[in-house]
Amino acid sequence: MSSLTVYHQSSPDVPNKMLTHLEDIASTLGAVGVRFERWQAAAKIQPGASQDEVIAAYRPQIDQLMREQGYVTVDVVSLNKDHPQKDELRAKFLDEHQHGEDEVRFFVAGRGLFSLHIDDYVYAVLCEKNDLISVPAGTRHWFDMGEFPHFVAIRLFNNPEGWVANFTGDEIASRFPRLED
Ligand SMILES: CSCCC(=O)/C(O)=C/O
Ligand SMILES: [Fe+2]
Ligand code: NI
Repeated sequence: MSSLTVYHQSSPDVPNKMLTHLEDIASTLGAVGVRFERWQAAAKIQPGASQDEVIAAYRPQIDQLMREQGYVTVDVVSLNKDHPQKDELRAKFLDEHQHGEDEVRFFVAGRGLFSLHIDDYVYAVLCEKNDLISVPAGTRHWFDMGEFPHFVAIRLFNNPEGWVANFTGDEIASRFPRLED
């Protein structure tokens, strides 16, 4: 079940609120400029599936997002627990960073935990299959796929160079809960 847990940045052990209803999650995130929607990921895709297979299965949804929002490139992160570089890939996203463009992710299988550091709060968003999240450019955040990753996310970019992360150097992420396996 997708969820949103909100913490004050100084209290990683004591959440201020935890939400599981889509409308509550979407409105709380919407109030801080983050788009969160439930789409239909109807095609059966297994974590570990190839990029070409995922893009072909979700071409209509990808085209809709590209048309509506002007995204120019797309790629896929598709991982399962047997991936030989799973630890390195997990580590790549675990520290707080920002991007110069919106972070748009459509989960078509499995799950992952985005933590967004906005003003004095941390919004921990457990994204699952069917969830579309768009985090505005410049938002401080990190992402945990867990020790045993199991997800497929389609990533859309408005920068032709694709994914560029600027790490903030803040160790805040190490104080907050990680994805529970
Ligand atoms: C959910 S896709 C992999 C994570 C990612 O692309 C990112 O930028 C995390 O912050
Ligand atoms: Fe990111
Ligand atoms: Ni699964």
